[in-house]
Amino acid sequence: MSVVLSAGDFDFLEEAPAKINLALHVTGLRVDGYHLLDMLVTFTRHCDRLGFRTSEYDKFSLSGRFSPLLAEADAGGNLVLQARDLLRQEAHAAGFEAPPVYIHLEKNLPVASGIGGGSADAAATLRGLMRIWRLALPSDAVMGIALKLGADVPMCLVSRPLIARGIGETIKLLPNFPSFAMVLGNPLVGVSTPEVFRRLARKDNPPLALSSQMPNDHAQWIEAIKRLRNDLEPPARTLCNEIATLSQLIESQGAVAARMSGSGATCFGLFDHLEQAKAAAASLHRLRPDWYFQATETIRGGA
Ligand SMILES: C[C@](O)(CO)[C@H](O)COP(=O)(O)OP(=O)(O)OC[C@H]1O[C@@H](n2ccc(N)nc2=O)[C@H](O)[C@@H]1O
Ligand SMILES: Nc1ncnc2c1ncn2[C@@H]1O[C@H](COP(=O)(O)OP(=O)(O)OP(=O)(O)O)[C@@H](O)[C@H]1O
Repeated sequence: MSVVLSAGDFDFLEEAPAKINLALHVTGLRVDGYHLLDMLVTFTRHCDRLGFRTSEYDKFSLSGRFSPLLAEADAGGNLVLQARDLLRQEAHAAGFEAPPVYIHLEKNLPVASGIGGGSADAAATLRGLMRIWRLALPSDAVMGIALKLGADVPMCLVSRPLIARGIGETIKLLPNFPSFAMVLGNPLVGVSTPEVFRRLARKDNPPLALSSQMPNDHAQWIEAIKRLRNDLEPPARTLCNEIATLSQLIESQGAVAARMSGSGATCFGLFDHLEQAKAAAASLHRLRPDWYFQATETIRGGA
């Protein structure tokens, strides 16, 4: 079913912003095989959107550019429904009702692309259902539910600039973090997150070197970001040749910095102004009409 998401049709709307790993340092390995990370993360205004409405029975529908990729897959595997089912289970255990609900997902973010679209949808589902079900769960309980759904879901629950450590569960907000004009690019080739981690040459790289002298304005943050890394970029490039070309193309449009996000293949470029990012996205689209390019701004830090 194709539904256009409009506010009047739903009780609540939630945005699911893309997660951008401005830097990702792999600093160690946990005993369970998960890698310890040090990440500088922000979120974009360009987002998936979700609508929530009370209903006689549970219902789910999809629209948006990338919805066909998910509609083909088993709907029960969708992170939105996994989040709904897990939250309902926890709500019942805490003595709350969690009645049937209709959820619509407008899927605007590319899938399996390193910008945590599925995690953002799961987090937005938790936020939306807590509103519609009027759930008053302690915030650490909600964070625990989020972490069960995926390493990126706690960060996406916050959706504000932050530093994350551990596997993403230790979060420090950056209230003064600036907004950046940004171009997102993706060659529309999915990259397997576990395979990228498997191909890492070293798992004990230096952490983010930020805490001693935290940058305090836009220009200082750009300089700091340029000095940081994404340790997953070299192994991802061995899996997906297009990442190197994509990164060069974004840089050639005048980006002040360009890097891969997460486990790839999405790369971002930072620009001084939104108009420059929009012009860059338009010319990148002319160069590679078969790839995905999107100009956007990132969300400013807030208390
Ligand atoms: C790379 C990041 O995108 C950075 O934000 C995330 O850490 C990945 O988060 P995610 O996609 O939610 O990943 P998960 O679904 O939790 O993990 C997928 C797989 O990636 C590997 N994995 C993931 C995260 C991590 N810190 N170490 C890992 O080794 C594991 O093999 C895991 O089974
Ligand atoms: N709502 C959803 N949106 C996107 N992917 C979903 C969703 N539900 C389930 N998935 C599945 O989850 C997997 C990861 O999707 P996602 O888009 O979150 O990856 P990602 O951007 O690489 O995430 P990360 O940056 O956390 O590694 C895909 O293989 C996809 O089939």
